[in-house]
Amino acid sequence: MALAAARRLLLHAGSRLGRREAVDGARRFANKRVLVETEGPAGVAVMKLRNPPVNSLSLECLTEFTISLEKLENDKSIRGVILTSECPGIFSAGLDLLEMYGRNPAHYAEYWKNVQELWLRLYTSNMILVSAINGASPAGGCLLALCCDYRVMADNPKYTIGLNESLLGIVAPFWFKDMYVNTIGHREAERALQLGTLFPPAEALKVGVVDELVPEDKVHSKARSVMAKWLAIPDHSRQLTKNMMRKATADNLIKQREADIQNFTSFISKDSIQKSLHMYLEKLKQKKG
Ligand SMILES: CCCCC/C=C/C(=O)SCCNC(=O)CCNC(=O)[C@H](O)C(C)(C)COP(=O)(O)OP(=O)(O)OC[C@H]1O[C@@H](n2cnc3c(N)ncnc32)[C@H](O)[C@@H]1OP(=O)(O)O
Repeated sequence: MALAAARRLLLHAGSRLGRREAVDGARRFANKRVLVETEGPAGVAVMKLRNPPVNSLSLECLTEFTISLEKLENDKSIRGVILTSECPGIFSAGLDLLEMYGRNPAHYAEYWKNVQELWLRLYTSNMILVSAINGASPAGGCLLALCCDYRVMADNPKYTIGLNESLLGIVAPFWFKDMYVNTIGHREAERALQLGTLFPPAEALKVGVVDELVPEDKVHSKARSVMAKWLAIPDHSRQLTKNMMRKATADNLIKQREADIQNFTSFISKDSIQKSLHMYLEKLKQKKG
């Protein structure tokens, strides 16, 4: 409840709580964890995640992300968004494990509602979304990219992308799965989901998780040139087509949002699942030492 009120405040207060500047026709607004830069004439915004160290999607980050998208949707001069990261070597580490570990059921429910909200907004956006994947992109990070209309990835074998939930002892929800199937087909999705495959760039391209690989320093310029191509299509026909392709998948969640929140909450609250997350977090720590 408190978060919803904060969200309304942020959205409407805009320039008071966020930072807004106008320099040479370029505008920017920034929340703490999301920076948005727009270039007036081109109608394109660049949205940069900046939640160091790994752009994990904490509740605050999700909220700021959703608000930023909502603002862009409401700005009729914006037709396309390039989604990328300001954290070196990381696109997004996905959902924040600390939001799903050691908390109470009310927190899990609130968190999941916000994950759903961001996904629905991204997946059904009327804007053209191009992701410039400039780093690792596991699980929820991959989810963000999959929501986009086109994915450009840095051709750096150190970076991997995929829905790796099963490696954590958790299960990607049906709407993650639906979008994966829509993108790479049933057989590839079935295998990749069970194995929790994190694809290096060349394999990601081969199965269709991403659309194009470019040298790391070309990711942004390529995303811009892809965007220019998509902008050449009339909005109304592109939007109706996108809606036709994605509506059934989005509706599948919309009609069972509450049940999905309850499923998530009871699943993630299980002792066995909390134990798996604990072990995974420990593994991440040990990797350092
Ligand atoms: C029914 C349930 C369904 C739920 C669906 C779930 C979806 C998800 O998205 S679950 C999250 C899945 N994410 C991952 O598996 C990624 C885990 N992280 C990594 O593999 C790596 O951190 C990396 C490749 C993203 C980056 O590696 P590196 O640059 O070497 O950074 P570190 O591993 O040292 O991490 C730094 C710091 O950040 C913490 N951290 C990493 N990922 C997460 C995360 N997703 N949530 C929260 N915190 C994360 C990591 O533990 C380190 O913390 P400190 O040790 O305190 O510095």
